[in-house]
Amino acid sequence: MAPIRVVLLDIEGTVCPISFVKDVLFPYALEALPGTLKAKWDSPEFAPYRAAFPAEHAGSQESLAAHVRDLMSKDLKISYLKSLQGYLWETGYRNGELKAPLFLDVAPQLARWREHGGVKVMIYSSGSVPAQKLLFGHTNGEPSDILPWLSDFFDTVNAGPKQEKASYEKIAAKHQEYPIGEWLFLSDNVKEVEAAKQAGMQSYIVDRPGNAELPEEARKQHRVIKSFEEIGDL
Ligand SMILES: CSCCC(=O)C(=O)COP(=O)(O)O
Ligand SMILES: [Mg+2]
Repeated sequence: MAPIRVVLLDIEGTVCPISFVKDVLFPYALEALPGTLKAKWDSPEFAPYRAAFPAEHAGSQESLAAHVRDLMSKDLKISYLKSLQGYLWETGYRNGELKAPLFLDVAPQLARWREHGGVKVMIYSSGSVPAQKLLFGHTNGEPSDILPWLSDFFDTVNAGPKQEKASYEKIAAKHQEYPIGEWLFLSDNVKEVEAAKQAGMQSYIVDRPGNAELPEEARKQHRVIKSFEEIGDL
């Protein structure tokens, strides 16, 4: 195996619990939605979020809100929804109501990889890049803001769908100084891990408390870790 020089991280179910997204972030967004639509509907600031929605759902506040509720009830990872969610969470992160509960091994291991191994850490999540930056800028650790530790951010807009091999090729192509075999992608999602491996990255499944049970087949075919500490120094 080639040495690992870039660690590419998924977020939900990998660095923070799925319950933070489902039970904290989603309810916050749904609560903030009607007031935000009322206050910002015609504002230039809100225009790109509204314009990104399909026309049949963007005609009125009620129809956009109903569409958002429907998509979120199904946890659909559609780019225009993820982008709006980031916008809705911004106030909560900035006023201290939202803090991302990273698993305890995450920040110390990121610090070690960066300081001792010179390994680059990057993010690839279905959450929008602005939402990723809010999350890592407002964690419940010390320091709370670990954004300076992260070298780049990818989402379904700038990289593509997470279950497609081409998205991982595109990410690696942006940083050609690191051959694709020297990347390690960590995710809770088996199909994402398989796509990354097809592209030539190394990739492990991360099995965290609260994640869906892994099929036995996935355990046979992929390395499964419970904590970043299992990877150790790189
Ligand atoms: C960073 S935004 C919060 C998480 C989120 O909305 C999401 O869809 C995370 O999906 P992931 O690809 O990180 O599992
Ligand atoms: Mg995930």
